[in-house]
Amino acid sequence: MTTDNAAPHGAVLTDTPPGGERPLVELRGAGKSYGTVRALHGIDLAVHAGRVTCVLGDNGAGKSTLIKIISGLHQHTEGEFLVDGTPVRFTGPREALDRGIAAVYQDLATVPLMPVWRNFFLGSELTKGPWPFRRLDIARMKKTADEELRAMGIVLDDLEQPVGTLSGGQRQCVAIARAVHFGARVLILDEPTAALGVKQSGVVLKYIAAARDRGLGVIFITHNPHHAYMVGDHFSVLRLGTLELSAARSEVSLEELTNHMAGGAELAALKHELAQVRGVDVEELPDAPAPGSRPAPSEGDG
Ligand SMILES: Nc1ncnc2c1ncn2[C@@H]1O[C@H](COP(=O)(O)OP(=O)(O)OP(=O)(O)O)[C@@H](O)[C@H]1O
Repeated sequence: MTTDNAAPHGAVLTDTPPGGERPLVELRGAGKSYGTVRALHGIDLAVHAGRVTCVLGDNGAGKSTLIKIISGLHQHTEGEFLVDGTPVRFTGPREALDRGIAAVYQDLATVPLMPVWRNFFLGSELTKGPWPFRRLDIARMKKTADEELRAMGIVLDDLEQPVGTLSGGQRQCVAIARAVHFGARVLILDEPTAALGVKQSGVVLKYIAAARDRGLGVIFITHNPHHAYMVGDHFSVLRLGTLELSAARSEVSLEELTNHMAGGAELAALKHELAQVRGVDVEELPDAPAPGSRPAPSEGDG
């Protein structure tokens, strides 16, 4: 693999998709409750081909719930979820995959002792020969894996090496190339840089940009505003299950994005603490008064 750590964002970005094109995936006022727990509420999100939509948020903000809805693991309980402009309600990840929506999770489903090429085709092996003599088409799998990885700019020295010997960043890149090969149009990346050092994160960000440049709509889930800003076209910050910020790149600076994240984390932690002390649900707490606003008059005020 190249360890070239060049800036991942080579292309000049524009904020509005060309020709007002229809989003691949869209949420309109979508939400999800688990019993009485309202994990997500009133979310608007649009994912366009050839663009990276970053979803940021602290622990418990609702990021996992959001990607579970889009990847077909859970169903939304409010609002609308549309794919190619049509409302959908997936009953499982297979249905999402059939519509070209693929999720790459942090704990990648790979077999560490198997070679890279074998992992690339895991569960979708190529075979050859007539039944009952059908057997694995090893040569074609190796060649295809090599071509797909190269097309994404990923150069590994040896596809025979066990996937367990690759770095975390390299494994993420192989998973991205695999999803692209198997027809993903929308790629959901769940905190792909969370466990990585600076250099490996740079490599993964570079391949996120490569997936975008191949025309995929990428949903990049992250805690890290710096990583988001390196590749993002749009930023959605979640806080306690609601959309705290939704802004195109031209509308928000890295500093503002970082402040949103930092402020959000602090406020969320305080609210959780307060809710615990009072023994109430976080949503039952009143919003904090705006800075400089007058306190509400108490009884007896004259
Ligand atoms: N299966 C579930 N049953 C009940 N509550 C849930 C369930 N899954 C999530 N929640 C609640 O929904 C809220 C949002 O959780 P979610 O996991 O989506 O957040 P997150 O942003 O992904 O957090 P993290 O970064 O910690 O994974 C939390 O309050 C969580 O406790």
